Amino acid sequence: MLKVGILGATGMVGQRFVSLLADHPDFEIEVLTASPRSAGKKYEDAAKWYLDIEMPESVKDITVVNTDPKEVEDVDILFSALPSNIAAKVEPKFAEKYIVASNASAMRMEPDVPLLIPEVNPESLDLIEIQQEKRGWEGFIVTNPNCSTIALTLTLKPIYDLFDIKRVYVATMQAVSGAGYAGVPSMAILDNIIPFISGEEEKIETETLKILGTLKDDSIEPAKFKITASCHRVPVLDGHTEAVFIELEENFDIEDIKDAMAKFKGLPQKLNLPSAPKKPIIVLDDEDRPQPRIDRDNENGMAVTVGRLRKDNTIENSLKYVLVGHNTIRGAAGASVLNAELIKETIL
Ligand SMILES: NC(=O)C1=CN([C@@H]2O[C@H](COP(=O)(O)OP(=O)(O)OC[C@H]3O[C@@H](n4cnc5c(N)ncnc54)[C@H](OP(=O)(O)O)[C@@H]3O)[C@@H](O)[C@H]2O)C=CC1
Ligand SMILES: N[C@@H](CC(=O)OP(=O)(O)O)C(=O)O
Repeated sequence: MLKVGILGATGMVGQRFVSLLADHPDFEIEVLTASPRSAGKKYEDAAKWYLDIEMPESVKDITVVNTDPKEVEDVDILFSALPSNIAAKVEPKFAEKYIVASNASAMRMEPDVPLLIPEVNPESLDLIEIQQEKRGWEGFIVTNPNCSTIALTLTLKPIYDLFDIKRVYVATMQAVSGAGYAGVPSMAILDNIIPFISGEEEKIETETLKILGTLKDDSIEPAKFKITASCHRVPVLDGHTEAVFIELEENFDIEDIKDAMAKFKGLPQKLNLPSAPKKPIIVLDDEDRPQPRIDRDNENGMAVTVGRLRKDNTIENSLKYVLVGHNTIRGAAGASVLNAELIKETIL
């Protein structure tokens, strides 16, 4: 068993980490950190529990500490669910000594930091040695992508393996949990759609190309296709939906793409990692699926569900589909846990 801590354990993503790690076969929760508002309290008193599954008994009596390397010791891996501005300051300090598996956006686009989806770009872990050498750290930081980016890129990978992509257009319909508990007021979102999520479009447009890029010397050369995103907040609790439009460089058979998506597997499936979904991409034929309420929990929230996959006969060499991914599991805490499982299996 490896000893782990959760940074920002009282927040929405922190609670997902707690629930995924409490009964994990390889990881044991030792440390929970939060802001000075929560430090010194028992976890059950510090965290206003948001999830619809019970708070695990094993964490209730753990005393929350400040998110400060001086207050953390004797752990192997730290999972970070900190706000990005705090993560930018403290994650590098923790990485001097510890492995940090971060869900925050602060370090994702640093050239020497892996932006990892284990099924898509496990080779990005080669950056760790470069990172440690350059920064003089004993530990290191590995990040998972933005929630919308993870779901999109998982579905692009089997297509990109077969064909040259020319352009991707994506319109997202994102759940309110992505903005945190107090992120969107109920008066703003009920009976409504908000057509703006700060920074989200830029993250999708840059992170996707880094993930599908190529490791050259000591950094990643981004993939070369064009990608443009439009992001929208919708009154759904969990589960981001995305309408994806892809133009390829050549003609294709839609059945080949469907087959490649449905059969897609990566290293986590080969290694049988504890959180790996058996099928990372589930392809449905029903004309009215996927739907967030029905499909977000597929494979314990770790699979992306694709439907309405069809050729787009209005534009040459084009296809379109709709996907649903669980934003706080596959898109956040579950993604970091899978990253750490891969690190344990291949590096430690
Ligand atoms: N990839 C993805 O899809 C998603 C990513 N995220 C990202 O995950 C991170 C966490 O989001 P979320 O859980 O919604 O945020 P919350 O606001 O719910 O939680 C933030 C956590 O950080 C702690 N914290 C806040 N301020 C400080 C501080 N000054 N010093 C130390 N700790 C602090 C809070 O502690 P306290 O309770 O004491 O205030 C809490 O534990 C963010 O970076 C967010 O962008 C979020 C959702 C989805
Ligand atoms: N912006 C995402 C959640 C999020 O916090 O993303 P990121 O991890 O890239 O900051 C959403 O609103 O649904």
